[in-house]
Amino acid sequence: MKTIDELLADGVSGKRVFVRADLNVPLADGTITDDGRIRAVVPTIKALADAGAEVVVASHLGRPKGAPDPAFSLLPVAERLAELLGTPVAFAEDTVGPAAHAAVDGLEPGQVAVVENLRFNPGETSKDDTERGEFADQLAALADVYVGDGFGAVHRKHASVYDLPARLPHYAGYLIAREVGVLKKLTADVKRPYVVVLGGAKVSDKLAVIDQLLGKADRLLIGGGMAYTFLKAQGHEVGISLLQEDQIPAVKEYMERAEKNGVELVLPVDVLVSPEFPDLKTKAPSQHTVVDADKIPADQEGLDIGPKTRELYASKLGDAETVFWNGPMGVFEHPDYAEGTKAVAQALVDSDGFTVVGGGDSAAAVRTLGFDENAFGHISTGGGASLEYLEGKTLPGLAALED
Ligand SMILES: Nc1ncnc2c1ncn2[C@@H]1O[C@H](COP(=O)(O)OP(=O)(O)OP(=O)(O)O)[C@@H](O)[C@H]1O
Ligand SMILES: O=C(O)[C@H](O)COP(=O)(O)O
Repeated sequence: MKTIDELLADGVSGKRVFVRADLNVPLADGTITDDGRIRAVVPTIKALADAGAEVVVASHLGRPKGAPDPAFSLLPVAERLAELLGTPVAFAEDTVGPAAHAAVDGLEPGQVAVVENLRFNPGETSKDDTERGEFADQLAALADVYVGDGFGAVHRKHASVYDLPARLPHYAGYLIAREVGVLKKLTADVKRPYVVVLGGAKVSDKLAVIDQLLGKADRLLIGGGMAYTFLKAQGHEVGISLLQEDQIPAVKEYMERAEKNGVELVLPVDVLVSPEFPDLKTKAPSQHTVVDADKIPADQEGLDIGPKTRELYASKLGDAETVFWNGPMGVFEHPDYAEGTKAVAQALVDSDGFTVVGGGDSAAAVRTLGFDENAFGHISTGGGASLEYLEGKTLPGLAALED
């Protein structure tokens, strides 16, 4: 994999460089609540701009359905990037086509433009190679060189991640190089006990990862939206909690295999439940109760792990030599449901082992809940991406950067 240092050594002055970043940041009402993923790619953008490149930055944001949706515009991200760079950043109201060309054609060496959300175009995420390829051709027309630095999206076989680098000379940016360098340590000689904590809301994506982790980790702690499919597979009522019904047979098999392989699979023993999802905008107090995990009322939703589980998980993390954590334990964006995530973060801070936190929201949670980033071994910008890397999978966005 060629890195950006080689590109800089060859000279980029006057060249137009397409940087595929992962600027998928959490937003509340159009305001960025955590800019970690933007800050993470600044060194790459700055190095290119300082060397005289015309820098075109592209990313997805959220999961719009292949058409423009103002709720997912990258404009606030472009504005924040300009603040972080301390220079103006042009913004193209389209990802490709005349508006994008007008913005990038107006760039002088050392200047930066952000193009609109890649996922406003159906070609970006299409499963059809031809449709993706056609969109990649349009993206390729915007630049001379490609720099991949969107680590959080390298597990996606999307046009800007996988097809575009095949069409341009391509290099890995600083963030990808750093992420891969750290995560490699968790695939080779990992120090044991190796504990993996999984939570969050992207349940269908991440359940599959457990299959592989059962052969690698010594202990798996399950929380967040992920937990309810396990509780249901054990035959418990989960009310209106997040549930991946079609995965129940797979989850049953994971539980059997964990027992056979001597992997400790730990589930919540109590949870916080509420009849309705809390208001994340006003953060108004939300009616909730603590119930045992096998007594979730049929009309209520599990939104955080309970106090007994917080203690249990902290004790299961106490002797860990290596910890990987992806996915908040509850709806941490609301103060009533942040305690589980705080408890796990605190256990990692207290740990003497090597601790890695991965994921857009997980990293944001640690920062917004007031933890010091330096108290963790590594905070990865990738959630799904780092999990799939740890599985040992070939990731499309990394494979595409190889020669
Ligand atoms: N019990 C729950 N019910 C519903 N949502 C939950 C629950 N627990 C956590 N969440 C939500 O999960 C979201 C984060 O999940 P997600 O899987 O996206 O993690 P992540 O760290 O961002 O990883 P990635 O980078 O792969 O997206 C948060 O917005 C949080 O509110
Ligand atoms: O947040 C993430 O994990 C990445 O930005 C990828 O987003 P996605 O899961 O919507 O593809």
